[in-house]
Amino acid sequence: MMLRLGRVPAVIVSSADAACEIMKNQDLIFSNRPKMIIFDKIIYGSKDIALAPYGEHWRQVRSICVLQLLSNKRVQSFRFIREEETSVMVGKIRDSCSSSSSSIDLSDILVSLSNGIVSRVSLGWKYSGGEESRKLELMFKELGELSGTFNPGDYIPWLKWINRINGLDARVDKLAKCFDEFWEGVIEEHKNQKNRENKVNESSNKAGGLDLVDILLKIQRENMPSFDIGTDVIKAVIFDMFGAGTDTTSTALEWAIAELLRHPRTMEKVCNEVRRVAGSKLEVTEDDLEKMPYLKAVIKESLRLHPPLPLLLPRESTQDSNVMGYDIAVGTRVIINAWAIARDPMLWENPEDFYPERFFNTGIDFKGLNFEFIPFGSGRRGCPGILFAIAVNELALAKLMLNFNFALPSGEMEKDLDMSEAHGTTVHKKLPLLVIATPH
Ligand code: HEM
Repeated sequence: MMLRLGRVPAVIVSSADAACEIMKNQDLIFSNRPKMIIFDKIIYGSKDIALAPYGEHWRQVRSICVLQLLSNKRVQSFRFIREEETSVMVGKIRDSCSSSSSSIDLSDILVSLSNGIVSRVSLGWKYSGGEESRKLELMFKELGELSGTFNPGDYIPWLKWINRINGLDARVDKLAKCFDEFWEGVIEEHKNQKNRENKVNESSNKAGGLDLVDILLKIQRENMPSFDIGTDVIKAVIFDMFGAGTDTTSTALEWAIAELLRHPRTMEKVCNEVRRVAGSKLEVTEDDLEKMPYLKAVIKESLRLHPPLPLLLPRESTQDSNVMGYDIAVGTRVIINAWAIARDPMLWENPEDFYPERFFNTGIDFKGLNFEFIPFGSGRRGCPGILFAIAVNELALAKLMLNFNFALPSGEMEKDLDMSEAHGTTVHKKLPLLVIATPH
């Protein structure tokens, strides 16, 4: 579908074939990102990875993050952090079960889990549970709300003034300042080794090696001629790890558990699989996950119905092109509707049903090669955090299924569970997921 959003020509892509044309066959032409005023102010003029224009800066920062944080080898090396943090999550739920028989807010617990893991690997210690972590969570919450606000200046530049009148500019400036102070504090702590050692010992014990901030500071000190890494770049890249990595991961888990609550037979099947594999050990580790095909299919099926970024991230064409017979002018904004593609009845049988078994014997995966299923996007700008996110989600789901029986708060029927979606770039449940957890 072709549209004009103010002065910006736009194309909405809702078919797998067109997505393949854009993200594979003509990927280079469509690898730019449009400038978005709100994010641009908060992420230092888009000096991060996710919103950086296509080019040398983007290539450099993306490859540093992939190499140091998101490659298969690095993701494996963080295994002990995932195991510790998922155990903390289980402990937290057990404590709330024993202290009260009322429901718990599982959404909140999942946010803490993903924040805890991302902060330990990026910053070397955990921002979780304390005042600092609360502050960071609130800043990202405000950003989520702002990102769901229509900003006329993105589409009609001369209307930018409206944001001064309606208060949007003031909100964005205030938030940008809060984020900047926060990241400044993180960098200062890293420079001050003594402070840092205390903090690492307090809350992260074994994570004493170099974290992402250390690595970025080291690259800055080495002053590589090919890459000028200013402090703004360091802040923008850390921002991305939280902005792109935490909400998406916890949202994916939140939807998976909500679907399981609505489908008790599926919940029973996945619990049986996990408990059978755990056997007398009464524990699961990452080595066990390979023996859990049903759990993996549940995660896929949930990502199919509820991709956390249903419209991926917008792209922009850098030259005139033709896609499936349609002329697309340079500077066109391209929005890929991964949500609609994953529910296309021409591609999926009974697409609205939650049916994990559909992934058995198909080979369809989310790695960006099957364009009917692209929750992580595809091509050059595809998500570099797939391995990281899936490792967290599989282990967390397995531990939840092993340790608890979950039910809806009293009186609520499965079919009544509210599955409405909140506004924002990352689409989580509108209402928090409240559950009764009984230790198994
Ligand atoms: C379930 C969890 C996640 C989902 C569903 C998800 C989804 C996505 C999507 C759809 C994109 C845009 C892809 C495109 O334009 O083709 C993206 C980009 C990105 N993601 Fe993820 N993501 C997840 C987790 C993570 C994690 C854990 C990290 C890092 C810690 C991460 C880092 C990034 C970055 C840096 C980009 C920008 C890539 C670029 O523009 O070059 N993501 N993600």
